[in-house]
Amino acid sequence: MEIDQPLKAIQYQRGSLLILDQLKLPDETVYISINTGADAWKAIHTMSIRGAPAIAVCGVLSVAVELYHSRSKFDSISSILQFVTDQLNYLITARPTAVNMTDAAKTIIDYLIPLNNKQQNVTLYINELLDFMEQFLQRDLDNNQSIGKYGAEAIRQNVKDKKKLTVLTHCNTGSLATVGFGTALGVIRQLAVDNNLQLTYFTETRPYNQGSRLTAYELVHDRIPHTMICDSMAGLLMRTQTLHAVIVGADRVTANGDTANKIGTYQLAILAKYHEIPFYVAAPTTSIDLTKRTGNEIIIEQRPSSEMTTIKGINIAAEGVQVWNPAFDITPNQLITGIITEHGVFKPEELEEKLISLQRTIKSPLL
Ligand SMILES: CSC[C@@H](O)[C@@H](O)C(=O)COP(=O)(O)O
Repeated sequence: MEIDQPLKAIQYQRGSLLILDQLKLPDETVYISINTGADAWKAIHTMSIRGAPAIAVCGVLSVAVELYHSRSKFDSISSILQFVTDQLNYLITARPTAVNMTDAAKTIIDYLIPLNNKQQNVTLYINELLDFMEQFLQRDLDNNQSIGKYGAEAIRQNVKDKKKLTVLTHCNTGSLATVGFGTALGVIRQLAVDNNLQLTYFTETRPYNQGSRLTAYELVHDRIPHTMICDSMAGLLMRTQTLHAVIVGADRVTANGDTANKIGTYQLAILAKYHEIPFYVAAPTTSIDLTKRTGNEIIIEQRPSSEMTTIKGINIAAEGVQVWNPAFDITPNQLITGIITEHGVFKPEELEEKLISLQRTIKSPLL
């Protein structure tokens, strides 16, 4: 099948950044203008933009836009370095679990520091920096398309004599969570493009309904065959239907392959193990954090109780009820069949070694 006009969560040209307000979807299509790092911080924190890769790209481009509009105020290279470093470090604090913004900040700061010695002209320095930050857009799209190809191939290889596959996914990992195409949903999109997709089941993803609000919107928009389930139906689904794979995204993968992803991922992984269904994590290497050994070191973001007790401002729980609302959980590596990256599909136990060897061989600052 062919997919026409893809959804765009981020629209950028030099000096202008617009993000699709995901809090208004699926009812309204409204783009918000992001002019400063502070605007992006708020949009990320309130989840007008969400999904680990989209958060990072929005954060980086917000700094680019602010830098572009205030370019005449900088009179030294060190003041630019200070501004960019402060903004990036501030943006990291908007949401703690996804690592991609931290990774982006490190990549930019590592690029900036040696540039200081090479480029002394403030205008040229700003231009070089803007060029570099703008590459994050294309890189994310390229990564997702590679993830899609590697992932689709890995899943097909696992299923002998089956042309049409049925899969399950969780949360939203598609065009809305990235610059385009998506990670786990990108793999599913690729299976659809290759005419290998029978059906994708997806969870509504309680409590904040990224499945029913966003994945549903994408799948309907792209005419990808789908059926939505409540999160609590996954067990019965796996027991009674043939599923060839579960594919989810990641907010942070640690050195041992443990994976933080949307709350509910862990229970899907346990169910998949019990029912002998391959369980894949699809994530760009920007979601891999080799500074953390295991998932126990990951900070799990707690979200406001209103995201659980209300829907569109309407109370769905008894007034005064106490709730626990962690946004993510950790899936231990032994439940994961493979981690699909833009460089190939790795077993959790080989991830660290593979990544270190890639870092040695690929010299580009945007690995
Ligand atoms: C490609 S998106 C990967 C993850 O960020 C995704 O699976 C997820 O958990 C999103 O959570 P969210 O809280 O909506 O930002």
